[in-house]
Amino acid sequence: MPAPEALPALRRRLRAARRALAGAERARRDAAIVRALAVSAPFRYARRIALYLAHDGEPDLAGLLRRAWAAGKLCCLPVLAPPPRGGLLFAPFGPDTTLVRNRFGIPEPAHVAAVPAASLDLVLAPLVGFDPAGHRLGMGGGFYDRALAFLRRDRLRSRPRVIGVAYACQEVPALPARPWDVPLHGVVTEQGLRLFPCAGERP
Ligand SMILES: Nc1nc2c(c(=O)[nH]1)N(C=O)[C@@H](CNc1ccc(C(=O)N[C@@H](CCC(=O)O)C(=O)O)cc1)CN2
Ligand SMILES: Nc1ncnc2c1ncn2[C@@H]1O[C@H](COP(=O)(O)OP(=O)(O)OP(=O)(O)O)[C@@H](O)[C@H]1O
Repeated sequence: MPAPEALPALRRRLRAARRALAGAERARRDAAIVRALAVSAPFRYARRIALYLAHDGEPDLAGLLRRAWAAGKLCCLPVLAPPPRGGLLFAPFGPDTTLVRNRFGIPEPAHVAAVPAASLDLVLAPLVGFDPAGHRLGMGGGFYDRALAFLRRDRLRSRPRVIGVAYACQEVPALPARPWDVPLHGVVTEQGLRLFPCAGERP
C-alpha cells in the first residue's frame, strides 16, 4: 500500500500511462470499452446517465454517447460549480448543447440546469487509478467523492450505479482506503466490465 505522500507520484505515473496510448491501439481499447458498456445491464437499464468528455488521455466515450442519445437516454456531463460553494454538478448534454471550457480546460455545458446526482441511474466516472477492491484514485480534487457522498451514507441505495472507466494499465494492487472514498460498483476497461461485491457485502 503506497504511503500517502506517494499518491502524487502514483497519480503522475498513471496519468502518463493513460496519455501514452496512441493511435490505433487507443482507438481499439476505446471501442472495446464502449462495446462492454453498451451491452451491460447497468447501461441498458439506465435512463439517466452521467459520463464525461475525455481529457488527459482518458478513455473516449463518444461512441457510447451516440448510442445513449439514440436510445433516448438523458446524458449529463460533470460541471464545476461556481465558487464559493464549488463542487461538482451534473448538467444535461444533448447534440445542441453549448459547451465552454472550465478552469482545467475541459468543455462543460454553458447553461446549467443541474440534474440531482441522486436521480441518475448510472455514473461513468473517469479515474486515474483503481484497485481490485473498487477504490478509485481521481485527479485529486475530491469532486466525485463529494458529489456522490450520499451513497456512502446510505449503502442500501441502489442508484446511481458508479462505474469507473479506465484502461487496464491503470489498475494497481491496492490503493489506500480514505474515509471519504465512494466505492465503485464496477470498473470497465478494454478487458471488460467487472462488477465488485456490493458495498454492504464487503468484509
Ligand atoms: N473528463 C473529466 N472531466 C472532469 C473530471 C475528470 O477527472 N475528467 N473531474 C474529476 O474530478 C472534474 C475536474 N477535475 C479535475 C481536477 C484536476 C485537473 C487537472 O488537470 N489538474 C492539473 C492542475 C491544473 C491547475 O491547477 O490548473 C494537474 O493536476 O496537472 C483536471 C480536472 C470534473 N470534470
Ligand atoms: N465528502 C467529502 N467531503 C469533504 N471533503 C471531501 C470529500 N471527499 C473528498 N474531499 C476532499 O477532497 C480532497 C481530494 O480527495 P481525493 O484525493 O480523494 O480526490 P480524487 O477522488 O482523487 O479526485 P476526483 O474525484 O476529483 O477525481 C481530499 O483532501 C478531501 O479532503
